[in-house]
Amino acid sequence: MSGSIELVQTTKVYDQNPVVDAINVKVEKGSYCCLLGPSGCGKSTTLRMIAGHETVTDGDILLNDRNVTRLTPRQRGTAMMFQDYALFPHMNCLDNVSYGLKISGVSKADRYEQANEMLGLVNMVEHANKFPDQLSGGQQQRIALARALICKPDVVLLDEPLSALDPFLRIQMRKELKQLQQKLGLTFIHVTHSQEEAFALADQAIVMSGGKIEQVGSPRAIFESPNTPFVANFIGGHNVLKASGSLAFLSKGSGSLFSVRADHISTQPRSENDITVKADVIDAEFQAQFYLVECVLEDGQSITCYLSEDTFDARLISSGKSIPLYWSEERINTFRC
Ligand SMILES: Nc1ncnc2c1ncn2[C@@H]1O[C@H](COP(=O)(O)OP(=O)(O)OP(=O)(O)O)[C@@H](O)[C@H]1O
Repeated sequence: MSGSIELVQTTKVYDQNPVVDAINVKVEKGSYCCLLGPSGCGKSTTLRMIAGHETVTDGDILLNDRNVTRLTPRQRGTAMMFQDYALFPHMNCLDNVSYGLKISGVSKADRYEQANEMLGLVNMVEHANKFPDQLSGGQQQRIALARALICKPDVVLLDEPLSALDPFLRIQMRKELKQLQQKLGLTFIHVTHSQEEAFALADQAIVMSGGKIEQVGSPRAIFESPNTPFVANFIGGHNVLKASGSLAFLSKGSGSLFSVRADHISTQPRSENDITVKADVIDAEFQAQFYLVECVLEDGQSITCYLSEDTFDARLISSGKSIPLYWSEERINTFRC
């Protein structure tokens, strides 16, 4: 396995505006890494700098401990798969996939042999002679992936690869991406604004905001312990609360914030030491496996909890109703930054 990536103080400035601001992070070889964050946070710029499609204003990019900052995309050992797949419309699948070898001067027989092998890898052999407009979105994505893999990169860079697919296909294709990455043992760096997608795929997730890294870790570690109020809000399923009003006793200084997961809040105490607050129900949404219940605390703060169908029915939850909410103090997440 190869393909470790290290960003060292990596910076991109556009019009005096640092859109990627001196970030430092290491991606282990053979891992599936997701760059996650809201629109405009700098994730695509970061990916493009790794690919060599964007110059680096300051700092370095190391690939397998080799400084590649000033190398061209083809010299780096990375391959990029674009959001719209960027397939050549006038070429059939075989020619699309073998294109990278053609421009490297590989003979027709050799490049077709390797392209057929790649088509086999993505289960597209029988579509070799079709043109992109004869393929479904998922099939186009497989061809784009085969085309990215043909030059045997160490690192595969994917910019929102699933965003053009419908929700059902998106889930199927993300499984295929993960299986392929595991089978090949390559490093994948996948840009997404979807927390669900990143959590389903990533060994390592990097959460970005405003050109900076907010948190790096496994999806589970990030979900269990978000570093900042931004991360807690962005990944969802967390309440960011101020230690004020009936929660003032939890304050660790002025403006003290903490988070508690919506699925860790219940309407029944689990122990006599549980924190308890009075809440008024504002709204409830049926979410199939649970009800998402939005409430407001006495001091006006919003709080959301996930209640089971049974609890929802037993408590006769409805808008305007006052209910007690409980959670264990151990469930409180204190922000590190
Ligand atoms: N070529 C450019 N010139 C000037 N500003 C740019 C350029 N490319 C990107 N930006 C700005 O840099 C910031 C980061 O853009 P980037 O595309 O990296 O964000 P992103 O997180 O990938 O967003 P999205 O999910 O919308 O693609 C944005 O504010 C964007 O407007």
